[in-house]
Amino acid sequence: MTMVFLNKEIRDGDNPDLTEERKTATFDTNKMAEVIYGSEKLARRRREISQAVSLIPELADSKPLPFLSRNEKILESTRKVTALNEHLPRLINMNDEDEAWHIHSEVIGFEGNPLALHHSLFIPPLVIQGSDEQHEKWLGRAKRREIIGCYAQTELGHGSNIRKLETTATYSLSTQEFILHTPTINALKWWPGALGKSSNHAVVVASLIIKEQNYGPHLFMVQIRDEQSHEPLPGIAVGDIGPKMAFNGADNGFLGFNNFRIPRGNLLNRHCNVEVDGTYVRPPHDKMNYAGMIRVRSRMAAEQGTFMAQALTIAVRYSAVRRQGFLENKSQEVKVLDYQTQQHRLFPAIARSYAFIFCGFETIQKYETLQNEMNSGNVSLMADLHALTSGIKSVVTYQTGEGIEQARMACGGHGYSMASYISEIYGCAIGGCTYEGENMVMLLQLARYLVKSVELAMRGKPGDLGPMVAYLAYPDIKVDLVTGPEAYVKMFQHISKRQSIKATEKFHRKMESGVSRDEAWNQCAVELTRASRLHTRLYIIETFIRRVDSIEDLSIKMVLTDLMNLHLNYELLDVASYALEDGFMSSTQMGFIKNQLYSSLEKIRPNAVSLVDSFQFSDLQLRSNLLNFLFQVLGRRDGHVYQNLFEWAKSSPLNQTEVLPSVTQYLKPMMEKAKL
Ligand SMILES: CCCCCCCC/C=C\CCCCCCCCCCCCCC(=O)SCCNC(=O)CCNC(=O)[C@H](O)C(C)(C)COP(=O)(O)OP(=O)(O)OC[C@H]1O[C@@H](n2cnc3c(N)ncnc32)[C@H](O)[C@@H]1OP(=O)(O)O
Ligand SMILES: Cc1cc2nc3c(=O)[nH]c(=O)nc-3n(C[C@H](O)[C@H](O)[C@H](O)COP(=O)(O)OP(=O)(O)OC[C@H]3O[C@@H](n4cnc5c(N)ncnc54)[C@H](O)[C@@H]3O)c2cc1C
Repeated sequence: MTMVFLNKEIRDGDNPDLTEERKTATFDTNKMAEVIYGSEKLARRRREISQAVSLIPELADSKPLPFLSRNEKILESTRKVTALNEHLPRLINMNDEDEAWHIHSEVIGFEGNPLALHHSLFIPPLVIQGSDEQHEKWLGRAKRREIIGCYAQTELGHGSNIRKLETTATYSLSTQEFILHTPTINALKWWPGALGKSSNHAVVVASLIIKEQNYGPHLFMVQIRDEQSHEPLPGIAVGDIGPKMAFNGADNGFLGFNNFRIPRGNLLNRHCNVEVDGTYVRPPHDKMNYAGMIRVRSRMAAEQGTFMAQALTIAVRYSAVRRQGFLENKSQEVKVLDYQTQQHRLFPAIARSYAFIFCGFETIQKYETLQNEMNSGNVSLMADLHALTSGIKSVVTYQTGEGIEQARMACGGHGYSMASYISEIYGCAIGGCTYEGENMVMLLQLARYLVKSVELAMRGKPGDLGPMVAYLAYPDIKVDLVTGPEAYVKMFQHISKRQSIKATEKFHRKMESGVSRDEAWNQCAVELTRASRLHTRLYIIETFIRRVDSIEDLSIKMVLTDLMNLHLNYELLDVASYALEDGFMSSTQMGFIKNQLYSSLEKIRPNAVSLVDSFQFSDLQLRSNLLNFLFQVLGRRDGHVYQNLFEWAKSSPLNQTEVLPSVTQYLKPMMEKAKL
């Protein structure tokens, strides 16, 4: 029987400890889901899609994934994604990217699949950089999945510094073709997802050479495998790069060209071109060819916030059913979620998940505005969004890694088991610190922007500062934190501004002392990355406040205000030394922040389970129902952890036989020998 209490689903048969948690919530989880996912429609569609998927057996895992070999994982992810392909048009609106992401996450999980990059990195650059004619030629085929593609930019020797990519595309005037070539081993493309064994096309990034002049990285559509036999085309060497920390259901690959020819029309030429006679037509922005990377980075805050939310759903539910130790009542052990240390481990991370998702929606919208502007030839927004997304991708990936690792440790020993599945989520999320621009490199990109902005402010031109950095010119007026969120923002602005100015001044002093610009930059790099992190954290705080301000439902607004206050106090405490250093914050204020933080933990405690329930991850999505061969045991919605952990252990392939060959071949002879 199911009883609906404030629209929170209370089910008979669930672990009573979890049921009790769901009853204490002060808000409606369906309403919260609408806030998280931005609309009633999307939140509802997600539930409908999850429900529909759960009724199609072939979309479920056929075996517990952690027990599979790499080949089996790739076979399984490919089976599921192709089975899904058959059902997609019936289950989702094919033009709705959010629905598509949701259903793929339900069916595929975290381990990657041969079509993930097709949709996130092959089709988008084709859309952004391809002309109408090129869309006509490839886009429909790609969308129908007649061809499978990937994005091949990184090389064995270069990833961060794309200006130094060694793969060349030399224009041949006589044949009007580009000749793709890999001059050295270092120039092999290395890492692209789905390249190794699955793709038959790639968007390849290569240095464009015309009449011996290098025009830098450009994007080319390249067919790499025969469409019938799937064999590599002559002149192409391609394969898998081996097992990785995660994403082992995907085939990240290498790719080399031996003077491989493609037609002139394969340069993606919406914004730039090479004419028949070799004349180069410049794009409207120098870095136009990097626009696809801004797109991916703009989506990372929401994506990473979701990864962290998944790990936290597991850890918080488990913490509500795990009883160990005593507080006042010595007749019953307490839920570990009642320990302040456990709350301090998990609740700030819940707040960050919400913050990242809210911030993510804003950056996705900003990217959409940029894309529309770019289509009409206006590239003026590119620099700002490049700087912003460079910082956001770096901060959220790092903090998501921290949050997921805390979630794992919060589950004690069982967190270390693959039965928690948290290590797989961690491996998947933490890749984000590296892919789409290594974090330090991207923080230094934002730092360039901050230094230029500080220089403008110093030159007395605050009017030239964009809205994102206007605070760099604000006067320092002390604030009273008791007055609320705005005061926290002002305190953070002071901290961020001061660090940006300090780093810029240090950089200037180095140069004045005769050190070259590049060397001076390097000698200030740690301080510069600190400035970038602070600026980004301030931005995330501001988006959180904006989102909470916009909410009308009172019960939702109240609990989100608690979460936001926790976030404000946690973030400020974390960077307080910057403000204590110059006396902008007093030790009394520091004490106030700590007390506010502890009181926020107490306020959130009764809503903790419902705050993670509100993400509405299905058991399928979290891989947490052993009956369907799913296996993540700790975060099951029904909370029945222990009996399912035992089932999990019993299902281990090692337990399918009592005596293993390792014993008969090695241990037994050793023991026998010892007896002699
Ligand atoms: C039916 C639909 C189905 C949908 C199916 C969905 C499937 C979903 C399935 C499952 C869900 C599971 C979820 C799984 C999610 C995880 C997926 C994993 C995906 C992994 C993808 C990874 C992809 C990659 O990594 S691709 C490679 C990325 N590489 C990089 O990012 C390289 C980083 N380097 C650079 O970007 C550049 O080198 C640089 C920016 C660091 C430097 O470039 P440069 O040298 O050319 O420039 P300068 O430093 O000299 O700067 C000069 C100047 O330019 C400005 N600049 C630089 N970049 C930009 C820019 N992009 N835009 C604007 N301006 C830019 C810079 O600021 C400088 O300006 P100044 O004014 O200061 O001069
Ligand atoms: C899971 C995963 C999926 C990927 N998928 C794809 C894909 O689909 N397509 C694709 O093309 N690529 C892909 N990549 C590659 C990825 O984009 C690169 O690995 C990434 O851009 C980092 O570049 P790198 O490996 O050259 O690191 P490096 O630049 O060699 O970094 C090594 C160290 O050097 C430091 N460093 C480098 N330059 C600087 C600098 N200027 N200043 C200060 N420090 C510096 C870095 O901070 C880092 O600590 C993927 C990578 C991963 C992990």
